[in-house]
Amino acid sequence: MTTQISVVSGFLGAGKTSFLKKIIPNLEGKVALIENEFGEVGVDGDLLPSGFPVKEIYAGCICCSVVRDFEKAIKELMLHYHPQHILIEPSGVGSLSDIIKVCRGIGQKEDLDLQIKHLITIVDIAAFEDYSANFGGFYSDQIANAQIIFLSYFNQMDDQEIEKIIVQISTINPTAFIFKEDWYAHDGEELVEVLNTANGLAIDAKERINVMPAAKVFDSLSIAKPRVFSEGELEKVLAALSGKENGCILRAKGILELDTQYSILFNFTPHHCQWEYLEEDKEAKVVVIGTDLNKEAIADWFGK
Ligand SMILES: Nc1nc2c(ncn2[C@@H]2O[C@H](COP(=O)(O)OP(=O)(O)OP(=O)(O)O)[C@@H](O)[C@H]2O)c(=O)[nH]1
Repeated sequence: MTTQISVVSGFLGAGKTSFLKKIIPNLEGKVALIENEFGEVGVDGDLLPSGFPVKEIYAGCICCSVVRDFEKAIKELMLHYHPQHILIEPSGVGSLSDIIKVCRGIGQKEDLDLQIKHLITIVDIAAFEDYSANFGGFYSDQIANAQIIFLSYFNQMDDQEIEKIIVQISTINPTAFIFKEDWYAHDGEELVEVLNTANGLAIDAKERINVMPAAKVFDSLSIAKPRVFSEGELEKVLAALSGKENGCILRAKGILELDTQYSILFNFTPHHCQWEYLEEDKEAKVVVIGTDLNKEAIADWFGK
């Protein structure tokens, strides 16, 4: 049996995990997932449905600094679990062109029966102008190498703005299928149907556009045991994340315990910030990614 590899890429906070949570229960056959976090702790793994193997790879990108761990994870899953699908969520600053090359390379090197099925990129359209101007290489690489592109925060933009961004995305990648609807409002079964209609699109790893390794541009810090927050303190710390005095925070996410004893999940990017109660208690932890971070000051916001 050939194992089908699907990669769900996208810049920091674009909606990769949300997309996976929708499609995974609707895939036929055995599924395994490889989760890659640029930071030293993983939050996404705790939020995914259970019942299938998840390999979490931290502290770097599977396309470069932790490529060996990535190869080992694919090999172990294929040899010991024999999944029909391996889904891969690269870190938000990973290079899709390099991931395609690594997947092909491991198939040949280890003589594994694998095939790339879907290369998906999720684009937060509310952040498109900002990220293409400031992180063009990383951003364009993910768009240029996708077969299928889904647009996040679709319902927050007007039709004209959406059309303008679609034109720009098509300039970067003229052959990708762009799903011009609010995928976030669709259920998983419908999204899997969309993926199936896009079967057979060309896979063509372009040369990596950005030459800088992510570790030279982006910084991260992880807080393993953050303090307990009141709701007011939580609102304050989330507001502080968008300030620029301690560097540029591009992504922060975490699980925190409130003084009401409930666990919450927060998600921050410079364009969106929200928090929600979790149905069950989870281990509190925080990860922050950005550029020129004053790690001590940021750790103090969350520390004891
Ligand atoms: N309203 C709305 N929220 C979205 C959309 N896409 C993502 N989100 C929210 O954005 C936040 C981040 O989404 P994730 O799925 O964690 O993003 P990610 O790409 O996995 O994030 P990283 O792995 O940290 O880079 C979550 O709170 C999502 O619910 C969208 O299209 N509409």
